[in-house]
Amino acid sequence: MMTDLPGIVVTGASGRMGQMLIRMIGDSDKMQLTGALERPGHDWIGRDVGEAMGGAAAGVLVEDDPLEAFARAQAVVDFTSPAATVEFAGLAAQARAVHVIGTTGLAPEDLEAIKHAAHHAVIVRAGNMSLGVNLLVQLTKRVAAALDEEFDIEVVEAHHNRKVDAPSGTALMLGEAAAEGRGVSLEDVSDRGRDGITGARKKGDIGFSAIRGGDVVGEHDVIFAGPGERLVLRHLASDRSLFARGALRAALWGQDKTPGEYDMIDVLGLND
Ligand SMILES: NC(=O)c1ccc[n+]([C@@H]2O[C@H](COP(=O)([O-])OP(=O)(O)OC[C@H]3O[C@@H](n4cnc5c(N)ncnc54)[C@H](O)[C@@H]3O)[C@@H](O)[C@H]2O)c1
Ligand SMILES: O=C(O)C1=N[C@H](C(=O)O)CCC1
Repeated sequence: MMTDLPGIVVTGASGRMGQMLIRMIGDSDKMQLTGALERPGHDWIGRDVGEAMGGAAAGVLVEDDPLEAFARAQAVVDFTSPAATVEFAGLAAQARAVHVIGTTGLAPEDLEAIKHAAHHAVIVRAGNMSLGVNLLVQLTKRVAAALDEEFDIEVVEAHHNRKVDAPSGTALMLGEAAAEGRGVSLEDVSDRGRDGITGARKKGDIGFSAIRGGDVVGEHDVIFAGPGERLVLRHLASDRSLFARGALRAALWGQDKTPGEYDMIDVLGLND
């Protein structure tokens, strides 16, 4: 049954995050599910999304036409793939719906397209929607600003064996924060994928390592390794609901904002 509550479309409805979001919206008294999207050809298309998830009917059929679904909604919550997210950014802007982007692995040209779409609508994008990680971003920036290049910075992350991108979106957020704290550009100091005779570590570099295995939800360490001591800032996620909760909070937060690109630091009011 449709009510006056803000309508949310979930893209990637059958995905790990998609299903988590749909369950959480179903339990909420602040929003309603008005659309569930999957990629063309997916075997959930045309089925009730609640039933496809193995539960009670939700009264929303899974569809593959984004524009029609977005036109009926106040927000689009999107955890899919870079190509899909770029397409959705243009269409959500056309529909003037808030676009919450959790998708990671976005290339520089994808980010440009998203920036362009944000001229016309509110976009909230973050490689990690959890409160803890966004606090860790702030802490990382502060610690990096306080310590000089005698401290080598390494970001180490672990995720489940289905993850397709590396470094994780979170690792890149943490690397960006460390670079900002140091007053350098991450592009100039990023050191990824060491293998073979790499030579000694370059002073000032920010290193990234990725572990993939099992069902790890997401773990991140920022290591500051100095002479005689090592400082480790760590976040451990044990449940995807924390990402979904953050994304839905962002969808509501964005309703009265002016067009532009925002992040979870804005949503959570963590700006210093
Ligand atoms: N920002 C965060 O807090 C956060 C948290 C978890 C995951 N993620 C990111 O979200 C993304 C999805 O993660 P996941 O674990 O749910 O992946 P997943 O593979 O389980 O789900 C992705 C879903 O998107 C669907 N999809 C792909 N193209 C589509 C299209 N054109 N239209 C509609 N649906 C489409 C796929 O069919 C799939 O069901 C990844 O990039 C991941 O890194 C971000
Ligand atoms: O499961 C994933 O994929 C996750 N992706 C985000 C990232 O790339 O950092 C957030 C954690 C989970």
